[in-house]
Amino acid sequence: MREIKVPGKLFVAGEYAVLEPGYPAIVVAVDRFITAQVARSEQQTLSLPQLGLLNVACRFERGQVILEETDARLDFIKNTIAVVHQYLGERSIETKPFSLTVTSELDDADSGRKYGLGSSAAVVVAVVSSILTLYRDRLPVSKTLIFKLAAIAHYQTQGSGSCADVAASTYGGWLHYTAFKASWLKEKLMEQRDISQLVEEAWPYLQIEQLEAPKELVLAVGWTGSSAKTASLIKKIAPLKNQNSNSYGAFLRKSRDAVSTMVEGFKHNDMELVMASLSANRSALLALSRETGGAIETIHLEKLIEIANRYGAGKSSGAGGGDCGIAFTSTDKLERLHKAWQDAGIVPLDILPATKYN
Ligand SMILES: Nc1ncnc2c1ncn2[C@@H]1O[C@H](COP(=O)(O)OP(=O)(O)O)[C@@H](O)[C@H]1O
Ligand SMILES: C[C@@](O)(CCOP(=O)(O)OP(=O)(O)O)CC(=O)O
Repeated sequence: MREIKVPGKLFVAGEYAVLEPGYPAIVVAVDRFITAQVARSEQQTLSLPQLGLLNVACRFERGQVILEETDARLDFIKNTIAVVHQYLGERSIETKPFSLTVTSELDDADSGRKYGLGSSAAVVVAVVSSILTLYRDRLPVSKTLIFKLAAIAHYQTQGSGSCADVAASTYGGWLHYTAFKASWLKEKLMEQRDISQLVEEAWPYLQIEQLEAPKELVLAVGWTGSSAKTASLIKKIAPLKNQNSNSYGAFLRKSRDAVSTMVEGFKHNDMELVMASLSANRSALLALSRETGGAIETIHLEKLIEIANRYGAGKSSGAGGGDCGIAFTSTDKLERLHKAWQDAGIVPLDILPATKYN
């Protein structure tokens, strides 16, 4: 039996803008993990015990993965297995039957509610990585291969998304990420080209750079206690984008500038620049949020940020609308920040960047 642990993620900067080709984001992997256990087994089964799905029989028919359960929560895993097996088939590698168990520490342990730490992306990366371990003797496995197979499976299943979360779960640490052109991947997949060829190609715009955070930088994470639906938030933003409004263009530019400044701050260990850029990105997102009646920065997130700004700088993380907000602060201020969040009904989460794991 082999066990693979894959970290969840938090968006640090560049949300929404990263959905446009060429616009960067910063994401960080966090020390909450999805675990995949894979073993060779003649009885091919999938188990997601926390979701009440145990020993779901899995078989392959003419390149299709057939599961005995039709639960939608299995879709990401089913499509991921299909992508990896298609890739192996194209490489003339005979596939082996296996059983797979997936567990998660990305949601609230008591209520099971989601924090928004990128479950689906981490699950997809864990499934790709764990299946590929079965072929270690025949196949060199790079992070790029894992990322591209996982991105194909994730994008195909969700039909949208920047895959910044997939990158964070694959590479770990802090990442400066620019997404591939989604319409390009969509076309390639519709042409039904070889996946093995697709992963060898350069993907337009895709850039993944690992960053090192300033040593004194402390990332604090607060949970609003409510969950958000990313897809419906993206739909609320879509009209602004489709009208090609000046405000949307201004948002994109401000977001890009804030991310570039943050990258500079990271590279020069400049805390002031890093703090200022987080606030600049918050302002850009706040303006976008106001145009949609506060869809991104909810009242809870606003409170979280106002408090964070007293001890450093804060912003929403990811799509907003609930889930988590983040703060950049320093060790001496962390306890006071947590206390102030708690007093205001924000749950401080004990989460650290995941730079080293496995
Ligand atoms: N405890 C779990 N065990 C196995 N898979 C899980 C678990 N929690 C979530 N998943 C996977 O992640 C998907 C949900 O992801 P989603 O709610 O979209 O989170 P996110 O928006 O953070 O990616 C589920 O459909 C399932 O495939
Ligand atoms: C809007 C976005 O840029 C960020 C959404 O980030 P979230 O972290 O909120 O997403 P989930 O993992 O689905 O909860 C969309 C994207 O980049 O895919």
